[in-house]
Amino acid sequence: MSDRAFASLTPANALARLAFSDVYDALTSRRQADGAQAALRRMLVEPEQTCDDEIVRFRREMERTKHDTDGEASETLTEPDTDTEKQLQELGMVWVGCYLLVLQSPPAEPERGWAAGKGPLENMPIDLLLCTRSFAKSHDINLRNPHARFNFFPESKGFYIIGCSRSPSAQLTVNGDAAMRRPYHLNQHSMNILLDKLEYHFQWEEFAAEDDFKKERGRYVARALGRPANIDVEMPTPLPNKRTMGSWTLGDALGAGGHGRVFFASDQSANVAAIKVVERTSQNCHSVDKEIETLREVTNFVQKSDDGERILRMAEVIYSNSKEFSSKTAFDNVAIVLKPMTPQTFGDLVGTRSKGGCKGMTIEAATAFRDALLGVKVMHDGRWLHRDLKLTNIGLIVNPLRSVLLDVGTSRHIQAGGSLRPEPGTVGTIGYLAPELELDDYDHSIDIWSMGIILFELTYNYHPWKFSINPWRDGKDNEKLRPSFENSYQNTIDKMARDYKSACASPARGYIHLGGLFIEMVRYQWAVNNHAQRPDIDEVLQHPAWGSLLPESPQAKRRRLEYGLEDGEV
Ligand SMILES: Nc1ncnc2c1ncn2[C@@H]1O[C@H](COP(=O)(O)OP(=O)(O)OP(=O)(O)O)[C@@H](O)[C@H]1O
Repeated sequence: MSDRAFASLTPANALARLAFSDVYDALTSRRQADGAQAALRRMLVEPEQTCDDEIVRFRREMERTKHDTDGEASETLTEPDTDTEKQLQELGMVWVGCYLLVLQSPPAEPERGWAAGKGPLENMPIDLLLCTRSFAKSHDINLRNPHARFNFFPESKGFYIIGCSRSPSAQLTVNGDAAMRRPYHLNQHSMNILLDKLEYHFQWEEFAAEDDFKKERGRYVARALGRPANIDVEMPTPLPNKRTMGSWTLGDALGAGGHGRVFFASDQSANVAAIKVVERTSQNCHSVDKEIETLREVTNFVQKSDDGERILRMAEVIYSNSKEFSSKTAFDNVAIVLKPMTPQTFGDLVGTRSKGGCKGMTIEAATAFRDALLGVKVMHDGRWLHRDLKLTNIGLIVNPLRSVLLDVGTSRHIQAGGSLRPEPGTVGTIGYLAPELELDDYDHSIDIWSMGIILFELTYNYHPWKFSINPWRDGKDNEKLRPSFENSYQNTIDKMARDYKSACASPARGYIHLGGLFIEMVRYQWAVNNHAQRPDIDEVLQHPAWGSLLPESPQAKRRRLEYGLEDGEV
């Protein structure tokens, strides 16, 4: 059973260890068929008793207090004679072990979770028996039956503990925080839990990092708690190396960019976020501050305009030193808390889930792509340019499907009909840069170009043209690449036109070819500086290539209903 345990609870202070040993003695002396035997099976105990020095000291202290209160002299116990010492050593012998949490051995009431507390009781099953009633009485421990419960959150499947007594004197703390009234998310590999005077180490076990655990947990949660309608994020198992920033505990890295690394993070209420950790030095503090300022402005804007939550928001900024950057400080780690955290990006969509080649892209990929375009529409309608759209900067939430524009810290706001001056090398990612971006004034149309490249990658699973430097930047080496770019560009357009034509003539079930749209999105004619002829975002969203994915216009719907046709019949 122990190798299937996903977590353990180990008595940490002398009183909890003594209580554990006492429970074990009490349970092993009962009849085999007793209901409390289930509690015994959740205890992993060493085969032989061990002498615990702290318990020797603890007992000695108890003896001393007893002698003091009985009015006897205590000096004899400060300098114990050998006989007393030997007796005390014997009193220090205890059963050593821990409690195990195993999904195959579910709690007596799965919908309520594993009960931990005082017992045993005939009518109240306690899954994790922490101390007997007589022990609690003799050591003045205010433990309830049950005192706390452990269970999974039905949506995120994170694991929590919650106090379950209404009594104000019942105490439960996790890592020093009170946890009596609200579920406390156990989001660190090892955490300290105090139930009145009894202290424990809660720890995630190796099995919890395995896929088998995640599958078992999924089945267990569905059976015990029902299937929630929406599951945005499944809580990952906490990592052994703990890193916290503010109230957040960091998990695995989600991605890395030129400016920092982005990590999964969760807090004690099981909220999740992506945290970008940036090293702020005297050299880069202006650009870091600018990114944070932009994130703040974009967040203010999207809070008013982005009902569909398709654009990343900044929830808070945590400075490890202080906001004011002192030149004396060598560096400062700044944590930018971003929401939502998206478990995947379009980078994960590319491949079997998107690629149909000449058939087009899968309907799933096209739906996600269209959703991302709706995010771009929100930005463009508010006169914001994203400026760094690429596969890894579009997050994906699968259930229900939603695309989220990430990395909005380099976005810029422009005036109506206005444009931005090029600043080569400061914004965007080579491969997604529109030809005008580093050469001439540019506007929203650069995002349409980047989305065109993404469209191509979702269809064919490779980039249409790859160069290590931007051919469309001033400079001899850059300019030398332009004929090669022109060549790849023309081949790509020809291929798209061919495939689009044949996909329209005989569409493949489950796929949609958006080649006609691509050709317009990446239109350019550098010679006459005519890049503005790309469609705007509304035209992109209404392009006929979308076919049945295009929302029905009110007129078309009226016409369809007049003729009594089914949804989708023309
Ligand atoms: N909210 C989020 N949820 C999930 N993943 C994220 C989130 N935010 C960022 N990421 C991942 O982390 C990567 C790097 O983040 P970000 O783009 O903000 O950093 P950057 O330093 O600006 O990167 P780049 O140099 O690529 O522009 C993203 O491309 C994305 O894959």
